[in-house]
Amino acid sequence: MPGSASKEVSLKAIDVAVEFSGLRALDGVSLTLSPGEIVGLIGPNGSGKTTLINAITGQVPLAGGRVLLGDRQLSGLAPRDIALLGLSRSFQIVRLFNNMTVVENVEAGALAHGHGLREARARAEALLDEFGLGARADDLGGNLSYGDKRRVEIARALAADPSFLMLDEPAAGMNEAETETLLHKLSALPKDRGLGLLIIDHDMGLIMRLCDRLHVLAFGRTIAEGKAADIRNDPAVIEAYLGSEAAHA
Ligand SMILES: Nc1ncnc2c1ncn2[C@@H]1O[C@H](COP(=O)(O)OP(=O)(O)OP(=O)(O)O)[C@@H](O)[C@H]1O
Repeated sequence: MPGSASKEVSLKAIDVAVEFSGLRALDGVSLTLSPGEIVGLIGPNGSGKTTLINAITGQVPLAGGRVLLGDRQLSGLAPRDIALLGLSRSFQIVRLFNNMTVVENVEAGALAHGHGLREARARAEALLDEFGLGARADDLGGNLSYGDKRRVEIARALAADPSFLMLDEPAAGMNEAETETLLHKLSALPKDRGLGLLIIDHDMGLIMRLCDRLHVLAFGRTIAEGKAADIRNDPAVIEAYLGSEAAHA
């Protein structure tokens, strides 16, 4: 239903646990995302970042805890119903319809949210212009560069007019200039659209410049949260990253 998303309430993951075959991928993680803010979700590989987005958006079941939108319980709802309540996301591995045009891909986001055809097309075209992709509107999704596919995915997520947008490594595979353009685009979203943005990325330069707050995971648990400047010097965070680099050396 268009306009169902309320832009005043917060999204809260409370004490969330997720298990895969008895293995705890998340253990007691609590995170609040409010409209108008950008929160960075960081941590070494395998620390549970994508799993937390999956848990919030209903893609994986919770083994404990709950997710609330205002006072409405999201845990247990199907991903589609959670999306209809105003939560949009992008995926770490881009999921575009390769045989549909770029504008149709973005339109799909608006149609899925209940907008009529004409309104969906208008939204899609406006978003493509906004993301500098207007000239590619009639190209097939599969023919785009990797960076352009990522931007189309963000535009498609925005076509649903979400209250909360969760982006999983949006800058992965982008060059420096593309990342810089994306940074400016993303930093304007919360103010322009009143949405809360949760962003996972391994590009610490991007994360530090973009985010109001950071939430740091390691081995499925929260090890730090707070302002970027404080997190950067947090001994637990430094150790988690150095430890993971040593493990991958
Ligand atoms: N569907 C699944 N089935 C089994 N194990 C899974 C599944 N999804 C994630 N895991 C495991 O859960 C843990 C957390 O994975 P997750 O992908 O959330 O980490 P991440 O922090 O997003 O990592 P990366 O930075 O590498 O993307 C890892 O040990 C991973 O192997």
